[in-house]
Amino acid sequence: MPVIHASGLTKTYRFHRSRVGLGGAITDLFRRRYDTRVAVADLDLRIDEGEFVGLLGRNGAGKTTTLKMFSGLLRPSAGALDVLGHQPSARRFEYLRQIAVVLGSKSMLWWDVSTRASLDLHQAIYDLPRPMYAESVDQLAGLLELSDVIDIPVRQLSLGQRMKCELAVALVHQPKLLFLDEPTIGLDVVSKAAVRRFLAKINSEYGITVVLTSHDMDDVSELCRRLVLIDHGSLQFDGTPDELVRQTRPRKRITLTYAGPPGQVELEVDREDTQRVLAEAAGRGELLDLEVRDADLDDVMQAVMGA
Ligand SMILES: Nc1ncnc2c1ncn2[C@@H]1O[C@H](COP(=O)(O)OP(=O)(O)OP(=O)(O)O)[C@@H](O)[C@H]1O
Repeated sequence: MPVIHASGLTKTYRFHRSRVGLGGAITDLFRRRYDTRVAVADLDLRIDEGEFVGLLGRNGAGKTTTLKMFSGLLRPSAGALDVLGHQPSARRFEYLRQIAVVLGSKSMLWWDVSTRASLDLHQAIYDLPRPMYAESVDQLAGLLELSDVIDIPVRQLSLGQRMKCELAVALVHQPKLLFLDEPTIGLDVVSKAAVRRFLAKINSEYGITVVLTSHDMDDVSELCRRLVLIDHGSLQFDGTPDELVRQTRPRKRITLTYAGPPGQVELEVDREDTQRVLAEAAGRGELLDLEVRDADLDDVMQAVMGA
C-alpha cells in the first residue's frame, strides 16, 4: 500500500505582476495585473512505506511546492493526491497527526522559551497521553543527545543544536511520515553528521518514511535509497542513486600520475575501454599513482543542473 500516491499532480501559482515606476505602482492600486506560473506539472509518483526518498532538482524546480502539497500546506491546482489514505489539503487532524514537516529555513520553535516548553505545547496540541509523551521525549533526547540543551531558551542555542531540537519537536507525536526541506542547511560538518545519523536511524529502526529535499549531495548519497529528480515541475528521473549516476555519467574517470612529463593526466573513458586504456597508459612511462573512479552524485548533479 503506497504511503503517497500522486497522479497528474499540478500546482499553478497566480501572482501579482507589478508595473514599473511610480505611475505603475499607482495604477496597480486600482487595476492589478496577474500572471501564472506552473510550479509542478502532471507529476505521477508513488512512495511506499519505509522508503527514504530524495526529491532533487535545481532552484525553482518545484521541490518545495511538491512537499507543501504532500503535507497539506498547499492545495493542488489539478490531479489526485492521496497521502496515508487522506487528501492532505483537507488538513484533517487524523492526517496531520501522522505526519511531520521540518523546514531547514523556518523554525517551529519558540525563541524565548526552552525546547521542553515547545514539546509540552505539542503534547497539548496532539493530545498525547502522558506516558507516551514521556517515552517519546526520553527516546528523542537520547537519540539526539539533547540533555544539555533541552531546557535552555532556543535563542541561546547554536544552529546545530537548534536543528536537533526542531527534529525532536517535529517527531514527538510519533508520526509515520516525515517531510524534510533542506534539514542540514547552514550546519557545520559535525552537526550535519549527527542529523544524518539520526535520520538514518528513525528510518531504518523506527520505520518512518522520509521524503527529503536537499542541495547537499552528502545528505542525499548517505541517506536516500531512491531519488526523484524534477525539473520545471516535471519528473525527469526516478530510481536509485547508482542508476542516476550510470545513466547520467556512464564513463569512468582515470587519473594517472607519471614520474616524468606530462605529470598528472585525467581521462574519461567508456567502461569497456578501461582495461585497454590502463594497459596503454602503463606502457607510456613510469607511473607513480593511478586512480580509477565512477562519477559521484556531485558530478552527476552538476551535469544535471548545468543541462
Ligand atoms: N507563492 C508563490 N507565488 C508564485 N510563484 C511561486 C510561489 N512559490 C514558488 N513559486 C515559483 O514556483 C516555482 C517552483 O518553486 P519551488 O519553491 O517549489 O522550487 P524549489 O525546487 O523548491 O526551489 P529551491 O531549490 O530554490 O528551494 C519557482 O519558479 C518559483 O518562483
